[in-house]
Amino acid sequence: MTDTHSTGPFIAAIDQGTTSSRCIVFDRDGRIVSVDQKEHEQIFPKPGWVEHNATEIWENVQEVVAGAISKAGITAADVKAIGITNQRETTLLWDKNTGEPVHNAIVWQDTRTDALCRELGRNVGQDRFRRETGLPLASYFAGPKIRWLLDNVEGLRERAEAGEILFGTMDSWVIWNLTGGTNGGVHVTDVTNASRTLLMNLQTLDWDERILSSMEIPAAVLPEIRSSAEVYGTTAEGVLAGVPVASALGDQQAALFGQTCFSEGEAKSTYGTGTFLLMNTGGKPVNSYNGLLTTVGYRIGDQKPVYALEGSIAVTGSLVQWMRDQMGLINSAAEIETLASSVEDNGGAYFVPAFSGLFAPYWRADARGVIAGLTRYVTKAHIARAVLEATAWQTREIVDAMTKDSGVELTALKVDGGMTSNNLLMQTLSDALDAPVVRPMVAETTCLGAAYAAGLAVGFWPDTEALRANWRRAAEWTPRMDADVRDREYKNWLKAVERTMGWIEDEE
Ligand SMILES: Nc1ncnc2c1ncn2[C@@H]1O[C@H](COP(=O)(O)OP(=O)(O)O)[C@@H](O)[C@H]1O
Ligand SMILES: O=P(O)(O)OC[C@H](O)CO
Repeated sequence: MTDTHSTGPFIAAIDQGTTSSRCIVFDRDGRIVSVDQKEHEQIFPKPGWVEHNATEIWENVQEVVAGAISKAGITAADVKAIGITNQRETTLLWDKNTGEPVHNAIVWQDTRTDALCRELGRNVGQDRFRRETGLPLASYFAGPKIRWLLDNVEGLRERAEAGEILFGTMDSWVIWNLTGGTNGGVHVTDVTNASRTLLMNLQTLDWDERILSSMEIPAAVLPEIRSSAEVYGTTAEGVLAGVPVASALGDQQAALFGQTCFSEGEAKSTYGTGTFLLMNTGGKPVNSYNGLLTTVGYRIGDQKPVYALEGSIAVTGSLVQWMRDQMGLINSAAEIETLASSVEDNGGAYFVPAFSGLFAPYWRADARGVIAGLTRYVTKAHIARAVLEATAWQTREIVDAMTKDSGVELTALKVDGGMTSNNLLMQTLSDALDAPVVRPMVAETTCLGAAYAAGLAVGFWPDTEALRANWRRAAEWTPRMDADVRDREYKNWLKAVERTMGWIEDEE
């Protein structure tokens, strides 16, 4: 049902995420009018491999769009634009003539290209393309995944070189299908998604020919790189036929936008499957010397791009899922708070969830998870506490790196994502950071950011200042921990992190 105060017109946003696709309809005040969501299958063909069926995802996207529009009780005529946001780096190649994927999408968490990345960095190191792209050579990014597909799907390289194959992250896949697919679909991506491929030059905002040639990726497969807020095309069919498709942003950049972090030094952290802390660094890319990523924050139409520093943590909410699904220590994600609250502290245990290596600030593919400090005293409640603390200390490490790289001291952290409903975690986070943690009224900041960008593109909102007025605080946590306890705990955490390194030998 439409919110009784919302009379329209509206903006719709599609969030094609790692575990689900959702569509949210927003009104002019940035309030949620309706939501529809559907999960898709997680495919694990081998340890470390993670895939998605892109056809299933496109079907789900169409379903949730229809669902959200129907729940809002509106029609295409009420929707001024549609915005897209997506799980980043997840890589798909499909046949331009049939619209069929040539392989499952390879998901951002997939580590099959670890050896390839080592090979590409051999003699030069993992920072081989950092100056151009802002990224270390890691299996996380799209470029090595494209190369793996071209090398491993029979006949694919020849078809790609002949111009029959298209590459896209999920934004490109959704936009191409929305705008007609084999019947004139537009093959585009936005600068934020392109900045996660290891193939885009951060200065020119175009594909880097030298890197393409080093990675042996034919330019013919690549989409055109466009801004994050402009009309790419028109929805070809379905309930939103005729509605302009007017934004695309990687989900973490969309959350930065939805949290209205429009000024240099403003930062947000999103707590979902993984955690991603982004700080707006203004009109110039800031090089990281402390293990962060330099990335594009957003670009509105033909305005100058805004850059960001990012700290990416691979495992946070997924550790809570692991406690539930693999360990059976809790029945629901929310139960971790009850269990952890039943004890005063971690009982001396520290849990470093380096399940697929460590992302920022270490970028160590050879690390694996450890629980350090175990004694007979430790109970499952202490472990639950260590699980929550892992998210807090990992964030602290990112914030420290960010302060060193940017020179900006964090005064408060805006948070969002599924894990922020955990009060104990939010308090622990504030304690670990020694800074306030604030959560906005609209927790769906990812979709909101995509809606904002689409709305700006079609003049639904006049400018970013108008969007700032929509941001309202829902909750705030302030530090309560003594400084000496914080220092001791952080030191123990760092000691536990050291013990994860070097577990995987090169030949494995
Ligand atoms: N109360 C909670 N305490 C801790 N973790 C939680 C809680 N509720 C949800 N989560 C975790 O948050 C994640 C879901 O958040 P969400 O923002 O929907 O993630 P994503 O967008 O990555 O799918 C899951 O990994 C889940 O384990
Ligand atoms: O879909 P999410 O929320 O897990 O986000 C995934 C990130 O974009 C990966 O870089």
